[in-house]
Amino acid sequence: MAYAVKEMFLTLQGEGAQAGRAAVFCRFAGCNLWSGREDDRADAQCRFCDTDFVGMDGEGGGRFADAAALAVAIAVTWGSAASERRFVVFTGGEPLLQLDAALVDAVHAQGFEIAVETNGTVAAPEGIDWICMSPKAGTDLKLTRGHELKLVFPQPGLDPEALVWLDFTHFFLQPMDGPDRLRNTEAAVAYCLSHPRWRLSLQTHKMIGIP
Ligand SMILES: C[S@@+](CC[C@H](N)C(=O)[O-])C[C@H]1O[C@@H](n2cnc3c(N)ncnc32)[C@H](O)[C@@H]1O
Ligand SMILES: Nc1nc2[nH]cc(C(=O)O)c2c(=O)[nH]1
Ligand code: SF4
Ligand SMILES: [Mg+2]
Repeated sequence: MAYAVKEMFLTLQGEGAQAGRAAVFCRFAGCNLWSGREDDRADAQCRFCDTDFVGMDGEGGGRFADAAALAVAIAVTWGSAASERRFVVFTGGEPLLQLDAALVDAVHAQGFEIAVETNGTVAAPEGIDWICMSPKAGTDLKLTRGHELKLVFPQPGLDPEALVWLDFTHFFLQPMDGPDRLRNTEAAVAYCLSHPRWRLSLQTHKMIGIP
């Protein structure tokens, strides 16, 4: 199968339990909860997205003919300086629309640990090493287990307590970025103080100006 990639770059994971860790970010094009067009945002199932995932025109983006070709490009993006702790984060858009068993195997064969950032509405192939699910209000979850659940907060219609039955190791609240980011951050702090199962996830890459 071919893969449509918006962009690919080496950076530090900015969010959640793996924050601060070097990773290749492979951002797939396309999402099932929003077209990515601003004209459609108000009617989309997910309306607060902070990401451009349309097309294949970003740094390191393009169409990759098969899993081996994309896995090699990920290894080249990681570079030769460090062979240890190779780590790739598949994101998007919605990565589980494209990430399949063939790509999981090809990227493992290049020596990478694999993480995914998903909205949870699409089933995952076997073998992903780290699943970060970020549920969206009003959607049906296909994933009920993983490593971290990272809820963008607050989301009208999605109470964090409705999610704590899910089988995840870590539970994070990430303040919704946008015009109300400061107020949302205060609300997330207050929620974590009164509900200690939940930890605060900040988008640290935005603070320090890295991708
Ligand atoms: C752009 S999404 C791509 C992966 C997947 N579609 C998802 O939603 O999890 C990557 C992460 O950014 C989060 N995110 C998107 N827009 C955000 C915003 N305005 N503020 C804070 N986090 C946001 C998502 O919830 C998700 O955890
Ligand atoms: N540095 C950095 N960390 C991230 N963690 C999740 C991201 C995403 O857009 O999926 C992201 C991102 O875009 N950049
Ligand atoms: S599900 Fe993820 S990629 Fe899709 S619109 Fe929402 S935040 Fe953006
Ligand atoms: Mg991002």
